[in-house]
Amino acid sequence: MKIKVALGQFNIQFAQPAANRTRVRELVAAAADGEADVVVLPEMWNTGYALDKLPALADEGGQETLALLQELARQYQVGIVGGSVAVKIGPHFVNRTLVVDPLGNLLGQYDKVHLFGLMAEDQYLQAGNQENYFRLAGVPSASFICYDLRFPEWIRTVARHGTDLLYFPAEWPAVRIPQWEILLRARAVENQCFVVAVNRVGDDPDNHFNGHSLVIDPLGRVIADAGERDGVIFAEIDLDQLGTVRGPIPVFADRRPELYK
Ligand SMILES: O=C(O)CCC(=O)C(=O)O
Repeated sequence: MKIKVALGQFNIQFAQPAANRTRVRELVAAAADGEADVVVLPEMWNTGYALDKLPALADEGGQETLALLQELARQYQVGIVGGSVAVKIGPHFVNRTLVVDPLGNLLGQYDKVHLFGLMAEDQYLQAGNQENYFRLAGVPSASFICYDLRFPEWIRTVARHGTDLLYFPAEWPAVRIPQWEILLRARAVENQCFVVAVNRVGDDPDNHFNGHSLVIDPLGRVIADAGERDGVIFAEIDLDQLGTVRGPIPVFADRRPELYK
């Protein structure tokens, strides 16, 4: 089985949710034009890292984002891994992913589990504590957010349920992009999964972002690299490759969890 993914890498406008929603509409339309099965967006795409402005800007309950993603999914008949957005829940804020299928059903929701102190998330956001496992375009999948990538034990905890595809929306600054690629390739190899990771381009007041959204196969090979482009790039994922990778080296069956403390 093959699926086509569209990576919506773009320059998130700082503290301008309306402008970013308009851009997301364009990206999903472009993804549908290219006949993608799934479109993936970057992290915190509604507000960027305008964390001190979240009381005014965050999406109350995630309702506006969910309505937009559902509308676009139905209009274009495409699944959407909705990157993540800043969401207000009562007195708190979370960095939340919403996943919808082409009928607009909400398949999954994920609040970033590992908060990134270097970008002050720990001062403004509440961490999630639940995994996001879902089946989209017929593929058992899971999603994480950005800094979660540095915690292989968390990724494994989710992947051992039987995932074929791992999604990583991110705002990963250019200065650490060499580590981004290494970590993503490692997560693909060790979990014998495809990886789709979507970063942003452009600048915010504190960081420069140079994209390099990636699609990686279960052998750790880069299938697609968005470079520094602002827009949608496409990649085809051939899920039949999983059998040939997992058959000879059954890492999940060979685990010794009784030793892992
Ligand atoms: O781990 C990193 O180097 C980047 C993480 C990050 O930018 C984030 O989680 O928002």
